Amino acid sequence: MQRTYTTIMEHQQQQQRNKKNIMVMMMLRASLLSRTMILFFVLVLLNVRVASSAGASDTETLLKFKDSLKNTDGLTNWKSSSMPCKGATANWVGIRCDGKGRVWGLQLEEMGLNGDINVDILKDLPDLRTISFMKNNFDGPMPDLRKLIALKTVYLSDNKFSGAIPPDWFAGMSSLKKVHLANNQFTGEIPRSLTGLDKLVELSLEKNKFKGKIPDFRQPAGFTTFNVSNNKLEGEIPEGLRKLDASSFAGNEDLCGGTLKACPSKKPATWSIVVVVIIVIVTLAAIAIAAFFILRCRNKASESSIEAPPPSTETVQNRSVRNEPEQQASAPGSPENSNGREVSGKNNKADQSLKLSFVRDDRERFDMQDLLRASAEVLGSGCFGSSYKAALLSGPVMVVKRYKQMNNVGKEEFQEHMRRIGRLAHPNLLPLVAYYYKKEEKLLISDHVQKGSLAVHLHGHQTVGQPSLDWQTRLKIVKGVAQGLRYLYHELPSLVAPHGHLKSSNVLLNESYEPLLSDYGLIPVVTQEHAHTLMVAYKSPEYMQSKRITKKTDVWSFGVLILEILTGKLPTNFLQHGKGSEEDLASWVNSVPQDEWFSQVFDRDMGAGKNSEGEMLKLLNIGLGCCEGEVEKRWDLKEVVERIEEVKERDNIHGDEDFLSSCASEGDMTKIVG
Ligand SMILES: Nc1ncnc2c1ncn2[C@@H]1O[C@H](COP(=O)(O)OP(=O)(O)OP(=O)(O)O)[C@@H](O)[C@H]1O
Repeated sequence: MQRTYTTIMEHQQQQQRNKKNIMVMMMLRASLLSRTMILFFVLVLLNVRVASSAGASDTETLLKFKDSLKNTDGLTNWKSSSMPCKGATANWVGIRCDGKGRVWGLQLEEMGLNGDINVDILKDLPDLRTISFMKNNFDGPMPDLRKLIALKTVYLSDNKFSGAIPPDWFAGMSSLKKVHLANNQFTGEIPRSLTGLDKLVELSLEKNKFKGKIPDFRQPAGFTTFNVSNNKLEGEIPEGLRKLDASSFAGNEDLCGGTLKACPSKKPATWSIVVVVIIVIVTLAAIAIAAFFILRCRNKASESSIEAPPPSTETVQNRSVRNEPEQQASAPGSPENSNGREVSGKNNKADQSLKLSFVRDDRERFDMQDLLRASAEVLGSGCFGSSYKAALLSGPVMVVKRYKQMNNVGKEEFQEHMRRIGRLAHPNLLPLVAYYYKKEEKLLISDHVQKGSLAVHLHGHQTVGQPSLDWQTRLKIVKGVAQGLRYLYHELPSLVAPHGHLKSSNVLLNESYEPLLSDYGLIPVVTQEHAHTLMVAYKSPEYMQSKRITKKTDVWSFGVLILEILTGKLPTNFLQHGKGSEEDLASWVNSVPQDEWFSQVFDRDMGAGKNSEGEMLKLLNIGLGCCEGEVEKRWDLKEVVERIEEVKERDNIHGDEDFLSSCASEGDMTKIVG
């Protein structure tokens, strides 16, 4: 019995244990299930996060891109409150989306857009494969799309892009299938890097100003579209394109071969060789005579702008005391004449039709008649033409500068560009006040700046016995130029070289020696054929070597300017000695052993003391850094400005230790004046 009871007890206990086990098992299963569910939800949440953060980054990138554009009224639904894509469907106008909700295409056509196609922003759209900005108002040079290496199609036709496209602008873009740049104002040669794109099947370059020969295209699959009609191309159609229809090449007078007219025979007859030799001899003689006269004129011009600077207030006053006549200039905009007043009398009627266009509202208006009535004085002749100082009878003293080579764009575009320049306002920029448009020449009118140009102060003032600029003033000038450039880069982002013509005669000094930049932002309007002989940007190493102008071209000019300011030497003197580009001022500095820089390189007239040596060295090294010949290694403007800001103005506390004055003799003061 006892045993049975025990067994029943044991049985009950066993049953209880079993129950417990079942419960534990159930609890374990439940916890496993809930953990799986939690894991599932976490994964779902993570997925949602990943997807939305991808969308958010495209949103931010596109909004940033929108900010870099102008006239964006058509993009009103680009807002931070929505995402550009919902799956494959686009929420925003002009966006193409792939199935994963990412942006793969921008199709912003016929929206009146202009401003900057900022490739650095677009490269943050990793899935971007196609861009179209057709039929807008974009101007300036062709953007550098190489940072969007995966692009398959590029449509930029029907805009106002201009300038030469550097030969390597498409290098490495091996996915490109379609390139449409028609109906713009591109100049220069068709970029050779296009020939290396094996997948290219559509190339549309018609209605531009491309010149030179057509490169040798040999795309393996051939072209479905190839159009270079209505350009200025010349020479024989290359072999790979000879079978294409004549319409692909129409409107290029000097093209021949293929389906066009046959090219002239290459073997000239003996008599024609004789004729050519005679023509060459006659032409060379004519060039030699012309060069002789040009050199003479140049010497005279440089004498007037540098060696004999415009008279200071003092010299003008002296003259009037002695009753000597001031130099009178022909009235701008009218035929050359030695007396401005005479002109105004003769052309009175005609002049009334000469209208000045004012680009700012805050300026007192005057007209051409007022300019003609003013007594004018020639300030000097530059690369573009002459500049005149005109003191208006009503008080203001203006400067009128004539530009002869400014026909890169038509009238409307020119006016638009002038208005754009007129909107700029910065303490280190000489404001444009008004302009006058005529097809053959343009006049740009600005205020006269009291102390004239930095060039005159650096290289000319000793001739009239005026003191030279001291170190503090030179540093202040460099800092002011840096600020002016920074502003230009910010306000004119679509210009590849926002200044483009930075040199010491285009830095003017006001009464407190604050620098004002002049002649800026003109690259888009200067006639391209002449730009390389006229503007500083086109003399940069990158232009000399590969016909490129980049955002760092102004940095190079700034470097030359800094070296000019610190050495007091004329960069063109190095050019005149036949050493090549202006970069040679930097080569010269580098050629002097560093322990001789203070005796050989720095301008002794700066009169700085030992206290400033470190800072002067810092600035000299910044100048040398800006003159780095290889664009990729050269600093960008932002970096240069930051470095310049770090250079401190130190007072000459220890006058006795003045390293410059202690070793400077009178003979050492002789300046290099070219
Ligand atoms: N607004 C101004 N106020 C005072 N001086 C000026 C003004 N504009 C020009 N100058 C000075 O007049 C002279 C002639 O200037 P201009 O701009 O015609 O030629 P440039 O600067 O020597 O060459 P470029 O034509 O290449 O710019 C220069 O010494 C220049 O600094």
